[in-house]
Formats: sequence, structure tokens, C-alpha cells
Amino acid sequence: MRILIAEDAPSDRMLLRFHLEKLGHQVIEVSDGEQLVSFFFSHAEEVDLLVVDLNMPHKSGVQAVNEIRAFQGSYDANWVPIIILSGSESDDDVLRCIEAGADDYLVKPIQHKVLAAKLMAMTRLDEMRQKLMAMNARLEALSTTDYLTNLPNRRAFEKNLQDEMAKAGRYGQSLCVAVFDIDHFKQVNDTYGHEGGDVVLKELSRRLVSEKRAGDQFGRIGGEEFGLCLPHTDLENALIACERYRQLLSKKPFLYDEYSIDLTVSVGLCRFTTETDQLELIKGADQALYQAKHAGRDCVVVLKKDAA
Ligand SMILES: Nc1nc2c(ncn2[C@@H]2O[C@H](COP(=O)(O)OP(=O)(O)OP(=O)(O)O)[C@@H](O)[C@H]2O)c(=O)[nH]1
Repeated sequence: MRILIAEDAPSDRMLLRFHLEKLGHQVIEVSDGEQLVSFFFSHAEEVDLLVVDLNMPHKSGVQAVNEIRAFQGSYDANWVPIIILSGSESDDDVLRCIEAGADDYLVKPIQHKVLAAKLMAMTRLDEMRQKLMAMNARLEALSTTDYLTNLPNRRAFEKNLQDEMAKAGRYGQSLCVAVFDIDHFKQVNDTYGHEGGDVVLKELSRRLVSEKRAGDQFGRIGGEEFGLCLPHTDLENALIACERYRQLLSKKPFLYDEYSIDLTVSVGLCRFTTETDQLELIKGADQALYQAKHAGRDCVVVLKKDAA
């Protein structure tokens, strides 16, 4: 583990480092409570355990632990276990340290075997924490990714769009949104079965992603409907981009078993203005898509008026 020790007495610090390194851990040292807090605030991700002296100049161990736990709560920062060291065997001190957010309490002078035992328990805690973090990352990926195409799902697409709209509004940048819908997709399913339809959806997504310009983001926002967010792009260039994507899908047939399936998409395009909220923007692109379907499909239509 990477252990941050906060101890003002140089001899105690040296002894602690010696014991911890002997147990195979990496040690970082600070010498008071103030330094502990500021180091942790800027390096939370680089530390697995804090070992903190109770009585230190500038800021006591309890105060520092309080601030660190509050910081983790407000900023969602890396949670790490904390052991407090103290010369006091008072039950009240133990209680107030644990109440402040420490996970264990160790009485000085440190006994090597006791320290090794506590570290064993903390290593277990750390392993559990790592597993939990990996699991959370997997869950986060699952909840934002479409299972079939691996594209961002509607929730993730809308979240990204919201962020891009905020940036575009703040910095006065252009932003456009398009909705792509496969033409007569029902026929694909009816002719080749749902499995054939799925193969087409996957290949279509792969093509779009492999040819996508950096910064553009596709998402699967419905069964056979895909959203495209085009940051830093005015309507004229968004139209060029959508035309390119449309042609990319129609120029080469999709293969399923021995079948070759020709496909086209209709696209609705809408421009963001500071008066437009997210719902109106997607609704605007949807209206343009509806017009594209009525214009005969296989085309890109720009919303005649800005979404309102
Ligand atoms: N294979 C497959 N089909 C899907 C999936 N999600 C939606 N669909 C199908 O997509 C088809 C959409 O059909 P419609 O909404 O009638 O539209 P369309 O046939 O594409 O016709 P237009 O949009 O008017 O050009 C339906 O047959 C749905 O079952 C999916 O995940 N996999």
C-alpha cells in the first residue's frame, strides 16, 4: 500500500517508516496536520492509507481527519482508511478519533506485531475498496453503454449533450444535433429476422464510430434511431458532416450470412441557440427527421426554423 504518515516527531516518523517499509509498504511523510490536509487534497488518488499522529502542530490529527472526511464527502474523492496514533490510552480519545472518521487507533510506542496486524486488516479493507471501485466503474459503463452496439445509450448521449450545450452557451460556440433513423428497418427485420436486424445495427454503429470526426458523439437513442452531437460546428458544416455519414451507410451494403442488405438513413438536423433547451433541441432534430421521411427518405433535412 502507499501510506501517507503525518507525524511531527522526527524519531517517531523514522521508526514508523522503518516498520512500514519492512512490511513492504511505500511511505510518504508529512510533519504536521496542515501539510497532511493539503497533501491529501491534491494527491488523494495516490494514497491508500493514512497514519496520523493525534497531537501535531498547526492542526491536530482529529481536526485533519475531520477535514479530510468532509472533503471526500463533498468532492467524491478517493476514500482511504485512516489509523490514528497516540500516546494516550484514554477511551475518550479513542472514541473522539473514531467519531471524527478514523478507522482504527494505535497506542504509542508502536509495537511492531500490533502494527503488522493492523496493517493486515487495513490491507483487507483496501482490497475491498479496490474491488468496489472496479465494480462501480463496470456498473457505470453498463449503465451508460448500449448493450448491442456499444455506443453511449440515450441517458449518456443526453448527459454529454447537456454538457456540450452548457459549454456552447458559456463560450458562444456553435453546436448542432442530428437524429439518424434507418429507413424501412422493419422490412430488414421482417426479411432477415431480428438477428439479421441486430447484425445491421451493430455494423452501422461500427461504421459511424470508425469514420467519426474527433469531438462528434453518436449515441443509440432508440431502437433504430441514433443521435449525433456536433460541438464547435455551425449548421453549414454540420450538414456536410451528416451528408458524409449518410453516404457512408448507403454506399456499401451490409452483410448478414450470405445476404447483402442495402440500407439508407434519414437525418434531421437542428442548430443550438442559447434559448433552446435540450428537449427542444432533440425535438427540433426529430421534426426535421419527420420532414426527411416525408421528403422521400435517404436525405438530410435541416429544421426550417430554429427549435423553439
Ligand atoms: N433487430 C432489431 N430491431 C429493432 C431493434 N429496435 C427496434 N427495432 C425495429 O425497428 C423497426 C422500426 O420500424 P418502424 O418504426 O416501423 O420504422 P421503419 O420500418 O424503419 O420505417 P421508417 O422509419 O418510416 O422508414 C421495428 O421493426 C422494430 O422492431 C433492435 O434492437 N433490434
